[in-house]
Amino acid sequence: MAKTLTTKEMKKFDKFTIEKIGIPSIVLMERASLAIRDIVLKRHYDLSNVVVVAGYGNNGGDGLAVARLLKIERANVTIINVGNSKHESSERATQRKICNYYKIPTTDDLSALNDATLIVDAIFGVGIDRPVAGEYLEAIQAINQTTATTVAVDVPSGLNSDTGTPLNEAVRADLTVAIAFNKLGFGTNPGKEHVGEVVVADDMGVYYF
Ligand SMILES: NC(=O)C1=CN([C@@H]2O[C@H](COP(=O)(O)OP(=O)(O)OC[C@H]3O[C@@H](n4cnc5c(N)ncnc54)[C@H](O)[C@@H]3O)[C@@H](O)[C@H]2O)[C@@H](O)CC1
Ligand SMILES: [K+]
Repeated sequence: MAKTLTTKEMKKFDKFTIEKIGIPSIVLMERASLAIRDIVLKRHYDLSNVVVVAGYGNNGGDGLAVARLLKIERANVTIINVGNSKHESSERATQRKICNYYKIPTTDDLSALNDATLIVDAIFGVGIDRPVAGEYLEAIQAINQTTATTVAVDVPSGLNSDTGTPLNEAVRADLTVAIAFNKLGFGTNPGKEHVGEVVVADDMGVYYF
């Protein structure tokens, strides 16, 4: 059975895996994204209009890698960027360059969500540390207003993964693919209402301490 961790433990674990074991962050990102792709394909979701909503951290990097992997599977994919590009993580920048090569359309217009058949929520993962506001809040609200199936990458954006409490507002996902470990807050109320079904992608080639 998958282990359940707090955010602090998760961050410590990621640091250990990257710095001590030496598995590069971008490799972990690829493995996480391959796992998400496989889960999405297995579910036979309608991939005629996949919209990946991506922040500028590594959760967004996961989202961009999923966008590319689904595009390779001949899905129609659009990326909506949310946030400040000046804060882009280096792994996310790598994924952006690859997505450009694959000519995946990119926008910051939330109306691209209107006809989505599947939404991949990759705005925030375990890095969220304060209440959501402004364009982040608008994006989360826009996702929740659609009827499209929503798959959250690692954590429904806006959710405190330790307590399961929304930091102002959080995505209500149909499926959450928790990366490497389950999160403590996913079993709480109201956490359960936000995560939907939880699948743990734990075949990450990482070390269990
Ligand atoms: N190498 C790694 O560490 C791995 C990370 N992974 C992914 O990376 C995620 C964590 O990535 P990050 O640590 O980059 O963090 P996130 O991508 O969750 O968040 C990005 C940044 O947003 C900022 N932020 C926090 N709350 C905010 C708010 N309310 N409004 C505006 N900005 C806010 C913070 O500076 C935070 O670092 C995981 O959830 C997972 O999806 C996976 O790719 C596996 C490997
Ligand atoms: K997310």
